Amino acid sequence: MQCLRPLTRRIPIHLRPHHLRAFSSAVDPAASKDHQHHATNNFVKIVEVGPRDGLQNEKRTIPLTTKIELISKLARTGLTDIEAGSFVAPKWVPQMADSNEILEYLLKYPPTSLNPISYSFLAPNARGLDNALSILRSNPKTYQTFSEQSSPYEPDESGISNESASDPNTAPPFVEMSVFAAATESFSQKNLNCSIDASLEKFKEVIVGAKAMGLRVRAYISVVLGCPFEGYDVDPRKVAEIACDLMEMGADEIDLGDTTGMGTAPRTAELLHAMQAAGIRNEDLTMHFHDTYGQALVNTAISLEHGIRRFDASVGGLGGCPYSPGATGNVSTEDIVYFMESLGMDTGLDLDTLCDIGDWITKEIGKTNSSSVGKAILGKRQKA
Ligand SMILES: CC(C)(COP(=O)([O-])OP(=O)([O-])OC[C@H]1O[C@@H](n2cnc3c(N)ncnc32)[C@H](O)[C@@H]1OP(=O)([O-])[O-])[C@@H](O)C(=O)NCCC(=O)NCCSC(=O)C[C@@](C)(O)CC(=O)[O-]
Repeated sequence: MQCLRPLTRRIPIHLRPHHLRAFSSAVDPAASKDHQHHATNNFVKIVEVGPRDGLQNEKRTIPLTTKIELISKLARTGLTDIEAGSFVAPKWVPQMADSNEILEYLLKYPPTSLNPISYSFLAPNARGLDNALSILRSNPKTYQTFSEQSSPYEPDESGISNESASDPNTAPPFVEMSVFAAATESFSQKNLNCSIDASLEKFKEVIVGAKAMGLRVRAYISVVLGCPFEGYDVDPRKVAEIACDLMEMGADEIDLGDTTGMGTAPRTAELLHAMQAAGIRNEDLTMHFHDTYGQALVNTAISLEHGIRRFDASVGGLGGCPYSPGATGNVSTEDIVYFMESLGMDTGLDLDTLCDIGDWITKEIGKTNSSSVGKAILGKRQKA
């Protein structure tokens, strides 16, 4: 299949690393947000997806107060990006039916945080986006958009931004929207009730509408390394083709989802090479590994080696996808932070507090804590 067309946002090859930082900040506001704390290339951004991906599949209704408490606790760990909910059809994913109340709460009472936080919400179609936008419109000046992002977030000539100029405790949060395509037709039908092409048409409306409001857009592609219905053989060139489509629609970031955890090291490397060959920059990619087969950290290492610096994770290893039978949670935030620290990488996150949160939320919703690091640190503390 011939799909790999050049992207308009390629990096000129004569640019050197310090130019690249300035370049990526100029085209990607989130990149400059990262530089508020870390201008080094050993910084790894962890996006916490526990409140959405982690909870969406829970059968027992989780009280709104618990969800808000989870987000508020996470906001105090150094995280800059938290996926907070999902504007999807409640009859499909009932657990996310209170996402409107979550967004409204976050705007009216932004949790105390160490950094300005960007809260993201899924929207599968214009209806989902409209629901989110109507809340934003009813609460003007309670959130920042990336297009109006002010100078404190912009790095200076050295690539380091002026941290003292902004007080994160008083800065309104950012809001982002996420769309979620699938790499196989079967998964698209199960998850979105339509073909890949039809889903892309709907996502275009979401992306264009969100960008018109100045919102940043993440674009997931699910089942990139294995589909519960079509097996391991997912074509990486098809993934790259969908990624190009989404970027050309205006998505700011492509989030590659190993929904089933079927990914292996060689196939992760093959996928990333296909993305590179399609002209998609590492800076535009996030990896989203589920740990069903215990390969999430192996695949994370492969991605790091390839140059990826942004990963999704969920505290306590919460999660699973309603349309991926048997899939377990995301790689846990505690495990990935410990792993990064062991490699000398910097996440800016407070591992001890994350362990407490993983312990608390798993008890709260009656689940086993599936973070190995969380359990080890809590056990060690108890012994001491
Ligand atoms: C896409 C649809 C809506 C199509 O669903 P549909 O049934 O084909 O759509 P429809 O347009 O015929 O609408 C059906 C009903 O839903 C309503 N509706 C329609 N849209 C909305 C909306 N936005 N918000 C609220 N309500 C909505 C609509 O009004 C109607 O209501 P009714 O007339 O029956 O009362 C549906 O399939 C859906 O919501 N799917 C959600 C799937 C989902 O959330 N999956 C989990 C997230 S993806 C994931 O977890 C993977 C990821 C991202 O984490 C990465 C990875 O691990 O790979």
